[in-house]
Amino acid sequence: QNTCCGATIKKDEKTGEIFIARVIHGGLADRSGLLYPGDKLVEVNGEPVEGLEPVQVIQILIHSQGTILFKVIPNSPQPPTSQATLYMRAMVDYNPLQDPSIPCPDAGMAFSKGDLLQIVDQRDVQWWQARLLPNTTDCAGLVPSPSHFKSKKREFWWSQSYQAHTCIKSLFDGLIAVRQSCQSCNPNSCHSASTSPYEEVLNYQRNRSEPPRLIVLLGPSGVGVNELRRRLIKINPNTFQGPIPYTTRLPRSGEVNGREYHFITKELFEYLMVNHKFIEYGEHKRHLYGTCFDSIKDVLDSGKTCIIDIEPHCIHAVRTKKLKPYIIFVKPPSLEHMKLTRTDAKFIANSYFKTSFRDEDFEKIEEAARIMEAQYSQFFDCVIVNDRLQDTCMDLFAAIQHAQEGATVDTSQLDQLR
Ligand SMILES: Nc1ncnc2c1ncn2[C@@H]1O[C@H](COP(=O)(O)OP(=O)(O)OP(=O)(O)O)[C@@H](O)[C@H]1O
Repeated sequence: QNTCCGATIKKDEKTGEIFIARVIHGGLADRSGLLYPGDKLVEVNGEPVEGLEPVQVIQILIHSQGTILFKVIPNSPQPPTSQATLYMRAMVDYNPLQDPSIPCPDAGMAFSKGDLLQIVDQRDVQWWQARLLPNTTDCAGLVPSPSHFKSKKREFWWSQSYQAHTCIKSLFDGLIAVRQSCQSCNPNSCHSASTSPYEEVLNYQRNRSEPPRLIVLLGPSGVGVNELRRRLIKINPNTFQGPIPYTTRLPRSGEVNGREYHFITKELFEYLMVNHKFIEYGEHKRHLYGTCFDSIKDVLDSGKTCIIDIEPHCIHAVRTKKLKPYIIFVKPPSLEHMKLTRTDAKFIANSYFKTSFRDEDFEKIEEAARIMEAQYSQFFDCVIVNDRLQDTCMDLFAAIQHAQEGATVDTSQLDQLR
């Protein structure tokens, strides 16, 4: 197929006839209202096109000046054009120029993971038409339908040698200890992103009577996620709260059960573990620690905004319809800025000791952030660079307010496309 004036044309190989294959939404042909899929193209500017190749028809068009005259035999009756507009978030990168299966690369639309697409035409089972938000006035482009993606993926899978799953590890041992595992993968929320190229999203405006959305912070170890979470809660304790974690260790003096931690037995902890009650859990100095879904619910039910920080591989566990998480990626500034701003900062190394950052630690943070973004950016609703702490807190506060009050197009998933 080739494009001409916002439509793609194709040749019937048996008869040699040229047909309109599809009309691109918002393109010239669409706006004219005169061309429809299935119309037979007879002449272009007086020249008969039957028997020509589509590229030759395009050549006639390229060399035409002024008004272009098409003679067509309409395909009747016209299929109904009214269909609901869908909004999708891309879970993969796509470049039509690198896709040999696209019928017309010129009409294709490139997109990246995390982009929001307005799907304007799904009549073709293989190729949808979409616009890239927020530019809804732009001409639509062809994008592969989920079923086309799946069939391509199958081909790809057969032709590839096995590759082990890449896993991002916490850079600093201190954190591995308490967050080493996330086996709580909730059966209701286990993601299907690996099989679905898009995820349906809806315009979300929070009703005041609804509980606030869960705010999820994530970033490479050492970037400052804890510091930011702590500051937000300290500055606005009536608005923000963290979930109370569970632990099997004994309370220290001054600690109250249900305030700092829920102190529970190892047996109860293991019972909660096997029943998928934890978002994440792990062991630290031979004690178990974990964050329960129920603790989040308690905070949200009290009307406060619950802020948690998680390891990225636990994203799927919190992406539920109920929690409607707003996921904020905390990104490091440039190496130069990290060195400038972290002169007094300390991080936990080797599980026990707090130590100052060295240049190689900043490099590790930068590298871990790069890997995280490459692997998970499709789930980020917002990216905040943690440069100057004060400014980051303000940016974070503004982002959270925006999330709670309702975004124009909410990028939090509501249900996975299965
Ligand atoms: N923007 C910033 N400017 C200066 N110091 C910062 C900034 N952000 C964080 N810090 C400091 O960096 C250190 C590490 O921060 P923090 O403990 O919050 O990291 P983290 O991302 O939670 O890492 P981990 O998950 O390993 O605990 C702390 O001393 C914190 O005060």
